[in-house]
Amino acid sequence: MPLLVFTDLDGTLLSHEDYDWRAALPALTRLKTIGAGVIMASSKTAPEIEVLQQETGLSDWPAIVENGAGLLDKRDNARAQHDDYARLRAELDSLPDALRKFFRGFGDMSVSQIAEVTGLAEASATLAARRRFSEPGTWSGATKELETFQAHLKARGIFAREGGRFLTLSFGKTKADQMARIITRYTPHNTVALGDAPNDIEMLQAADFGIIVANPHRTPLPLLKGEDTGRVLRTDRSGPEGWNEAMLSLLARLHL
Ligand SMILES: O=C(O)[C@@H](COP(=O)(O)O)O[C@H]1O[C@H](CO)[C@@H](O)[C@H](O)[C@H]1O
Repeated sequence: MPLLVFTDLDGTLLSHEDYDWRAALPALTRLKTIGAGVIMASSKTAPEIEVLQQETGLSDWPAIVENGAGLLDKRDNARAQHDDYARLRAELDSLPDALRKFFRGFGDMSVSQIAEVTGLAEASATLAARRRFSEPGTWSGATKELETFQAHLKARGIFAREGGRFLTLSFGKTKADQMARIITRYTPHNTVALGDAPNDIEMLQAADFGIIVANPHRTPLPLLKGEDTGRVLRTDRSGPEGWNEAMLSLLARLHL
């Protein structure tokens, strides 16, 4: 295995506006030709990612789901993974109302409301609602209250991570934790990670090469370790256009 690519989805491989990935097709095709693997790593659910894997022809690979709290892996019995969602929701509901009221999770919304806040079609929103390990949502309070909310969550073993659009709560694992397990299995010669949001930072730092995909809809990521040496790069263009350009030029640089 020459190369294993770990990629975030929303705002990275998928356009922030319309969730389209087709601008990345030339680079995806090239990766297939050289025998490289592409692992999707997102806060999306396994049923959502399965659909995207089929569309992009990446169904043979495992995927990191629900922000690293779960793994989609045909070789593994996914049912063996312990579901945390009911416990997560119960802990959330045990918070003081003065804080709880500011967080509106997918579990507090109907499918139509999820479609409305995400811009997904209803069928896709139904799959986004099928959660097993994590709860994304919106925060409508001030930053100071958010810090108190996070401290209360932390005392319950829950971490809040910011993705392309939402704040996602889960019991701790990151995308990079699952990435390490997958690397051990495939022993690639090189690894690349691509992402646009804070929940991608560990992955961008753990890979041999990190690509920060520009996302004009959110605050840019802080300067990461390795940006000064060229190990971590930033794209000019956003979403799949940036993905495609940066991946093709990295492959040329690696003579692949
Ligand atoms: O957390 C988020 O901002 C997004 C995207 O997460 P990633 O950037 O792909 O890790 O994920 C949530 O919203 C998506 C729709 O915008 C849903 O498809 C996901 O299920 C949900 O976790």
